[in-house]
Amino acid sequence: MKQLRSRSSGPRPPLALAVPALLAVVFLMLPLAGILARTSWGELGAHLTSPGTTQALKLSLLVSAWALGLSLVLGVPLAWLLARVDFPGKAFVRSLVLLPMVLPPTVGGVALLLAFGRRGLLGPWLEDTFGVTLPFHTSGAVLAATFVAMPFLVISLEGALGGLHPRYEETAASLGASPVRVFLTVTLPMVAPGLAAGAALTWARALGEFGATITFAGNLPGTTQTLPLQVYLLLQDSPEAATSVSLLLLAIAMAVLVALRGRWAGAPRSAEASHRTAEEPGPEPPDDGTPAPAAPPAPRESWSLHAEVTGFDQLTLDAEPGTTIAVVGPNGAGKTTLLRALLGLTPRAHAALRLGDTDVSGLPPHRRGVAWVPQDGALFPHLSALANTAYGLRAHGVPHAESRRSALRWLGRLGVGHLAGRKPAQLSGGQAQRVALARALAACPRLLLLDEPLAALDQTTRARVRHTLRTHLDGFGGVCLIVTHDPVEAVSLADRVLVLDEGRVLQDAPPGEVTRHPRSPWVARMLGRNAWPGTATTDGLRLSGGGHLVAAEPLPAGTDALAVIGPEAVSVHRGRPSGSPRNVWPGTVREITTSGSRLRVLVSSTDAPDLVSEITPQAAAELGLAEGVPVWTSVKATEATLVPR
Ligand SMILES: Nc1ncnc2c1ncn2[C@@H]1O[C@H](COP(=O)(O)OP(=O)(O)OP(=O)(O)O)[C@@H](O)[C@H]1O
Repeated sequence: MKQLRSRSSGPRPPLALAVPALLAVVFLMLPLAGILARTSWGELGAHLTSPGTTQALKLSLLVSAWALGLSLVLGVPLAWLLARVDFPGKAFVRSLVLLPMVLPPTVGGVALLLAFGRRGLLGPWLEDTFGVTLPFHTSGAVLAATFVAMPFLVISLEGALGGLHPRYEETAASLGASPVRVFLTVTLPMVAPGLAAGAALTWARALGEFGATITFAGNLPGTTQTLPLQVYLLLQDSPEAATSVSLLLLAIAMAVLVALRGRWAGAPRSAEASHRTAEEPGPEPPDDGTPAPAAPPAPRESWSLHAEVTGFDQLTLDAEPGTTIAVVGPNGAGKTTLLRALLGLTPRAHAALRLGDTDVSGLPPHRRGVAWVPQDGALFPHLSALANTAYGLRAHGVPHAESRRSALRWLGRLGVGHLAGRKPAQLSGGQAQRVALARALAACPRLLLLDEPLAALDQTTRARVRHTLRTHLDGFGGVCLIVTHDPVEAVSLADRVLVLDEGRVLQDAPPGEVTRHPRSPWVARMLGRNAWPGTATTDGLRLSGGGHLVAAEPLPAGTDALAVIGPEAVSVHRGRPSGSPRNVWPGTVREITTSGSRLRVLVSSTDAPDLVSEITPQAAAELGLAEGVPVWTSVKATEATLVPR
């Protein structure tokens, strides 16, 4: 009721639009009303069960079923090609697919005659080689129906494939599935609603086909006379019977459209999974990081990494087995491009890649042994957590039962064994991440790529999953690359932090080193530190934005450098401090935010760049700090570290 009220109380449509729209509805309704009004209901049964009509109905069902079958066999691969592959002449092929939809069907029939008729391009050859004569034969009616109906399948499926994010297919490939297996086990099930809609429309169109059939295949009772052709004949001899058969066709078409609207029209099911929230619908085990007691140890093999990347990203990366590298950098730095290059999935960068002793550079993605966990996990929504986890093993030829046992063990290790039977849509963000990780690890990769694995999770879940991740990465024998924007993630998970900017390596060092000596203002700020660029002087730094900083350990004068100041080293005062600090600036509090149990106070000044100070809430209260309050900031010379750039 509430919804009804709110709908009716919406803005009134302007008359200039409402009137023609109403006329359009009436225009579409009237012919249908005509059929309903003129149907002789008393004779309907007799008309529809007359021998001619039942024969035509059987033929129609046969022809439309064959047309649907042919459309599926030819149209599904064509739709996939149009949606997934860039090839020259694609626009032309797409127009070709659409052509039968806009071409007058009789013209289509003429065209078919000129191609497959007795004197057509292929007709004589078909007749000589296979003894097949298509015109005036049921197979001709099938051909005509396929010609006009297949576009509905191709267009509908191409649309569904376009709405399916390629990361599902790419993830399946990274788990070792060949392109055909990916198509059959991931692509097709995920676009099933679009495929079903396309198939239903195709079938309905084939059932109603008239013009091309009569032109190409003729109107032979029992051979090519389908229901629409029979309506045409009946119209001359028995208009009432024609109306009854028309009603039958109308009812079938309407039934298909009503069914489509309710069940199949709309986005592919993937959307469901990608909009998963961090809510916890099911119980969580108390300690996610604890391996299940019964789980046998993971197979321990080890693979080092050597990669030389060229293209947008230009870097060389070497890592010992078991190393976890956090890949950080500003937006557009090339982090995702690096991962995709290692997977062999982008033309924007190429990776010469050696994993252990094997050079995998020339191998397709599914044979590289590089597993990828995209940001949202990209669990296949039509498979249970268990089947998702077993996916890579099955792709590697492990028998069904064994792969499920192994998958169950991995889910147990990741603390989500009790959720094995659930579909991804029934998992929380944290649970899904763990299943995605279990799936990647179960495939025994030699290189593991995690793309912002914790980004979609709330703070509490994030801490728990980070702990789980740390535990399981410790047992992983390959190299793991984690793209992250989160400094805590970078510092707590990684053995090394790789800082990228514009596709180049800005810094590649252990987390402690990057924290102490960040090489760019971006990294320093990401790690929560103040970073001021400038040029070294004999006693400190001439700041790029104006002002001067005194540092206890200056660099050679003229060096392009970065001053790094921890926020805890910045003191805030209400009056000008008189003690030892060499660096003192007046300023105004611009923003106060919380950071754990402390407060971060952002102070802007005309004499120095913005400065963040971290103080206790008690100190802030004693100083009476609030936004807009004038203050003084000070930094000891010993607390300012100068880092060459
Ligand atoms: N398909 C593409 N075609 C053209 N340019 C692209 C394409 N994908 C990415 N780029 C560009 O390549 C550069 C690196 O992109 P990439 O996605 O690797 O950055 P990123 O570090 O992962 O960024 P973010 O943190 O925003 O995800 C950017 O300049 C981006 O605009």
